[in-house]
Amino acid sequence: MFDYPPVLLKPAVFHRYQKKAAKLTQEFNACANEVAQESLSMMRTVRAFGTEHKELGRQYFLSIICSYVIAVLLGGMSILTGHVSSEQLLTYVLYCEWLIYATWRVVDNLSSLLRSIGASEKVFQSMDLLPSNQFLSKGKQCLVISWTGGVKLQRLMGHIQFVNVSFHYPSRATVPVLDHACLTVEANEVVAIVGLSGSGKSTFVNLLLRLYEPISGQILIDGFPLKELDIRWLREKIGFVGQEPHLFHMDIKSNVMYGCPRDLKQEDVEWAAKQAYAHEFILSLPHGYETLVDDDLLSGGQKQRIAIARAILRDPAILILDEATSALDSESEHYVRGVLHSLRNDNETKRTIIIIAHRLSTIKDVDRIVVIDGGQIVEIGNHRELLHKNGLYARLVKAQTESWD
Ligand SMILES: Nc1ncnc2c1ncn2[C@@H]1O[C@H](COP(=O)(O)OP(=O)(O)OP(=O)(O)O)[C@@H](O)[C@H]1O
Repeated sequence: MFDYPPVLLKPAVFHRYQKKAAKLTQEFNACANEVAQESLSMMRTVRAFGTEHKELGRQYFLSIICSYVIAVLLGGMSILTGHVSSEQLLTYVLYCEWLIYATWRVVDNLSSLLRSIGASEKVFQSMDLLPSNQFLSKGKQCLVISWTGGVKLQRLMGHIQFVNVSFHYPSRATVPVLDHACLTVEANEVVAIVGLSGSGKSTFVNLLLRLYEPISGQILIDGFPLKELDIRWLREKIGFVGQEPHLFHMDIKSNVMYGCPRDLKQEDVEWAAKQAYAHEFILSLPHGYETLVDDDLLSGGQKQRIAIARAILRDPAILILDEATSALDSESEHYVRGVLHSLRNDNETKRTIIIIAHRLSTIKDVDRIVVIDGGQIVEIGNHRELLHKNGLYARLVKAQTESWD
């Protein structure tokens, strides 16, 4: 803090202001933190659903409107004070529009150009192949090399492998988060990842969504290195419900349809909402599916169920629920267990599911439970096997059961 300036203020007054300043700084920091968390959650949703382009378009539209409003306000004041004529203001606004549009096109084309340069190596490789080789055959899979150079599989089965994966976050290079982690998840298997807070559970998901690259080791999807797959295509095949699902300021229907690449009808949206046990409460809202989502409209559990409906609607080969049940009340948790159960047992909707849950009661019935401690996998097995082993999982279950009693 500042030193006491003897001439300007009395000590008591100075200390009162000093305290106020400290309090204001604290409040500002808390507010900035909240905004940062919210933006992070939104960015994660946008990246996981591959809708960066659409969001950029919306921001572009917003910035044009803002600049019009500012130009008209300032220009109007200048006309009133006689600094400019109305013709000059009109010309200025038209030039501004032209300039913003031209800048946007340049930036947009530049980013496409940079992406193309990055991908050109693989494009040239694929140009060297004979036409029939561009549909490579590996095992029973048929591959297509997309224009960005990434590989698209004909069908994603949902087999996941982490081979000796080590990782630390770029901002904390000295703190290892995953240490030579090895894990295989079979196609259509339901696997839960559990562990103490900060043990590295969400990091597995971040790496699987390719939000970060491993420092060493490899992640394979259906036997193909993750970094060789077309990431946009892959994210379309992965349904993701994050810790704090982000809902956009638009109606419920658009929120459920968000990022879904195929054409959808109202029946499809309702089907997904029913699967996620969200249909009933949506109908009870003032305008049903057309109700606009704002901050106070929905509880944490209701937001989760809309996010689950959004994920199910994409019919993903891999469904990731990151602590999807942590914000749910017991009743909603019961519904989500029902969703998991039906997705798992219905041959039509079977898929690989990875669930990270703090409430261990939710994941009792999954095929396998992976226990992580300090970035290392310390136990793998089903609920009964792990209880019998009497290790970390058994201790976590015991601690939770005691706290529920
Ligand atoms: N973006 C980030 N930058 C730097 N460090 C991070 C970041 N995200 C997580 N960490 C750190 O990495 C470690 C593992 O975090 P992770 O979120 O994977 O744990 P977790 O088991 O999912 O925790 P929780 O159950 O509390 O969500 C923690 O020490 C955490 O502080």
